[in-house]
Amino acid sequence: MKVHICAVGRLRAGPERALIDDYLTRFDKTGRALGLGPVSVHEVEDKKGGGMAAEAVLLERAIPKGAVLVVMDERGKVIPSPQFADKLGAWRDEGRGDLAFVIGGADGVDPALRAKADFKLSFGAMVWPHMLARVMLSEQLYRAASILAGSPYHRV
Ligand SMILES: C[S@@+](CC[C@H](N)C(=O)[O-])C[C@H]1O[C@@H](n2cnc3c(N)ncnc32)[C@H](O)[C@@H]1O
Repeated sequence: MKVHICAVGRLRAGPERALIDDYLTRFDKTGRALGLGPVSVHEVEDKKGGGMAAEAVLLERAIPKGAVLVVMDERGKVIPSPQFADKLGAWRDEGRGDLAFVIGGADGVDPALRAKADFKLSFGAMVWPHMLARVMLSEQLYRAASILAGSPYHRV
């Protein structure tokens, strides 16, 4: 199952970018034997200041047809990492070819796009900057693959 991170904003070289690249490379390596990945990042930017609605149009273009859609949202569901791993495994086993995570910009994700989500995932009630949400999601993807692979990265 291919994994897509569809995110508003372009991330320049820097510590967040380095962390994301590292975790996603590790996810790809660990996920290969599990039928997970590769992961690709689709960055969208609306330069005309059209806000959430314009960003949603660009995000929808980046989401493959038929993909499981997970919207990252502080109002979504908080789940433990092993449960997140189980969800990845279950979506893979359903035979869905693509899994897309959406991360919004400063105003969040347009409600119409949010309403289409198969699942809304939260990292807690606090709002994080979008680039940190990207780092955290990348790490959780690697952690989930490690859990499914039975590797000792995740310890409770
Ligand atoms: C700066 S936040 C935007 C928050 C905005 N107040 C809103 O109404 O959604 C940018 C993006 O980061 C992600 N994000 C931020 N905090 C999050 C959290 N606690 N859990 C999940 N995703 C989060 C969401 O995708 C959000 O759209």
